Amino acid sequence: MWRRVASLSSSISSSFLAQTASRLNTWESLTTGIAQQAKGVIAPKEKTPFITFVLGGPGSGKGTQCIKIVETFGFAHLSAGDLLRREIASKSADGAMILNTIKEGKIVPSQVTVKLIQKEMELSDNHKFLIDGFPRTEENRVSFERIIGVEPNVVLFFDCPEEEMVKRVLNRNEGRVDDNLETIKKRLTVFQALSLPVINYYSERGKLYTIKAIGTEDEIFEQVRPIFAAFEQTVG
Ligand SMILES: Nc1ncnc2c1ncn2[C@@H]1O[C@H](COP(=O)(O)OP(=O)(O)O)[C@@H](O)[C@H]1O
Ligand SMILES: Nc1ccn([C@H]2C[C@H](O)[C@@H](COP(=O)(O)OP(=O)(O)O)O2)c(=O)n1
Ligand SMILES: [Mg+2]
Repeated sequence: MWRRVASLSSSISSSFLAQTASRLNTWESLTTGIAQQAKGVIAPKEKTPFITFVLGGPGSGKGTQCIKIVETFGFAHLSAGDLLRREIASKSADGAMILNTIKEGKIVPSQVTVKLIQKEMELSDNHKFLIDGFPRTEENRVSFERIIGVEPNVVLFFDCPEEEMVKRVLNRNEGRVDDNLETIKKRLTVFQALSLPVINYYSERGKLYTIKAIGTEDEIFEQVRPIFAAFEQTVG
């Protein structure tokens, strides 16, 4: 039985009106894009967003499988980690805090991450989203629902033994500050304590699809393919 932790009290303090406006803005741009269409910024969106959260420990293969899902089913791949690393590279106001947080194997404050995801969703001309590596905490989950105003349609969980995750991360060779033995150990502790309860939450709501993330990339994708094939007719 997965250990539960007291759900993180949300550190988000923003007025109800501001949040409602944020959600209406996101929903409007996700579904109709009337304002943007008027400005000629993006094409109108007639389709209801289809949101998949892609979860699993560090090195479980989330990013690798997202590439295959994009190639096969035409989703937009939003990697929370990549968005955060882009903030670091841009030397934005939050960049230094994000870098230190990632180096420590900890989780960045949800308001920061959710706003980055929200902006990407609003700018995308796709209605099908893979949100990779998110939510990693109860606070992430609650903040997404509060700010974006929708719940996921599907939650994937790539279930991988810890020793395999460590081996893969140490061989990843992407020059990441968090791909070292000391940090991966901290990240695995965070995953157990804070991320598994979120996975459990979606399991209890019947939205979770658990994939055994051992074997070749193609073997693993053959577990993923039927999940999205089943939705293709309705999602488009
Ligand atoms: N099935 C697999 N078998 C072996 N190595 C894998 C497999 N899937 C991914 N990898 C490799 O493991 C590392 C971590 O994969 P990645 O997709 O980045 O995982 P995550 O996004 O969950 O951290 C990468 O170097 C990737 O090429
Ligand atoms: N929802 C998220 C996602 C990632 N982060 C931070 C903390 C994570 O260890 C790093 C890297 O995330 P990323 O998903 O790229 O990591 P892996 O691909 O699982 O190795 O970013 C976060 O704070 N909140
Ligand atoms: Mg990844």
